[in-house]
Amino acid sequence: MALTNTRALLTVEEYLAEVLALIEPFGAADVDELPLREAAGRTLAAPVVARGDVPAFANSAMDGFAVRSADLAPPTVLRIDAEVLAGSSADPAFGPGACVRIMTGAPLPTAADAVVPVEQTTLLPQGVRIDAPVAAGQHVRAAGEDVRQGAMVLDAGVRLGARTLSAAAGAGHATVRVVRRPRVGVIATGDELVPPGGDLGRGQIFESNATFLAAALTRDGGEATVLPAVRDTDAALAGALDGLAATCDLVVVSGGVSVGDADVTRIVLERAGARFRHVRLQPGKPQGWARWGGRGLPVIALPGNPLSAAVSYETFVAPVLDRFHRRPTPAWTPAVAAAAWSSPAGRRQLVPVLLDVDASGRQLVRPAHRHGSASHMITSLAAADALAAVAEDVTAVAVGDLVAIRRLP
Ligand SMILES: Nc1nc2c(c(=O)[nH]1)N[C@H]1C(S)=C(S)[C@@H](COP(=O)(O)OP(=O)(O)OC[C@H]3O[C@@H](n4cnc5c(N)ncnc54)[C@H](O)[C@@H]3O)O[C@H]1N2
Ligand code: MOO
Repeated sequence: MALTNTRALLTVEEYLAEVLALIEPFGAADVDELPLREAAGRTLAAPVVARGDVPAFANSAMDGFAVRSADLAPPTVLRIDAEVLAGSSADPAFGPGACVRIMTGAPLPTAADAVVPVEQTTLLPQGVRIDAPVAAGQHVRAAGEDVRQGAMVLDAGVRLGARTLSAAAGAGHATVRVVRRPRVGVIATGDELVPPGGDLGRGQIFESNATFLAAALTRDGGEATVLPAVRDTDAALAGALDGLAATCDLVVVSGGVSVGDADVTRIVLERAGARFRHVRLQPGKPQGWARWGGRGLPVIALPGNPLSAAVSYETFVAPVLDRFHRRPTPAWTPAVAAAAWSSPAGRRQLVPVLLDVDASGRQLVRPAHRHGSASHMITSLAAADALAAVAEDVTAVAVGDLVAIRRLP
């Protein structure tokens, strides 16, 4: 077969629009109801609303004494009529000249309207002396002051983690309704690939893209099925795709997308009507997508170079996972270059960078590896905190220039 070098040149946004159009967001049937402890990393399919007021009842913010503020003009000595601990359902009545000993989190007696911390009192044989002025409502946590019954605590599309799951628990829920995980097949292609842990012969390389893709897909709420790396033959790749077609929502292939004679991914998928593109992105220029088989299984093909595959995943596949889950893709934020580096003309460069903060709180970035965004580097991303984007028309980043960054999860 002759080398081909004509393919459409697209911007990052144009190509992203093409791959996003490959899938439909999941609907009402694609929902799992999970116990909170199994839901970390998943995306909410429906809003979580408070089952009741939070806090459910007015309670004390301090260990001390529940009082009626109107009765008090320090120094005042009050009789201690009762004690209420956290968890108590008691509501002791008390009148003028009396108070109730109370602990943090205990329900405020109906007769009280303020709490005096124990540090602002002195215990005497006949009761407790209030040593500081008392304002109505002080140290009282009002019912519903965090959130009212029926109010939304978490919106659909939220990615669940420690903060959000504890809010769901606090709002009275044992389970949450989450979007099911898209089933994603992973196929690495290449005759030169050796499973990690094996021994390399001349010309061979350890397979690492499938490990990246499986972990990133899991991180992003996918359920990865990783096939053993396939050899560079039409039959091997076609057979692998056929094997995944019945069960997967998406397949991600790495390698063989460029313009070489042996780029089997391109050759096999083109027969299935694939679109192979050059994207104004570095690393990650050659890209392709297709629909495979009778069910039209979406396939996204990434370049094989490890940094290219990883950057391509973050740029094109992670947003597809976000679309399945109906959740927003994280935004880019500004940062200031703390080092100078070069960038290719006409391509948006995505550089693995280290983050730092200067004395005035500005976010600083510098490349994580001396080879910057060179596509064969497997350690640069491992060391990085974020990706920095350098605009297509910029060829040199100078110290002090603004770049856009997105933190790596
Ligand atoms: N004549 C041209 N050659 C190339 C072009 C071009 O425009 N014209 N583009 C270059 C760019 S940019 C990239 S990126 C690569 C993409 O190539 P492929 O997607 O076809 O990838 P391979 O050739 O299969 O592999 C590239 C490189 O990555 C290693 N690799 C592949 N798979 C894995 C894996 N699973 N784990 C670890 N490493 C992997 C492979 O051994 C190669 O070294 O094309 C350029 N060429
Ligand atoms: O575009 Mo390639 O992905 O630079 O190595």
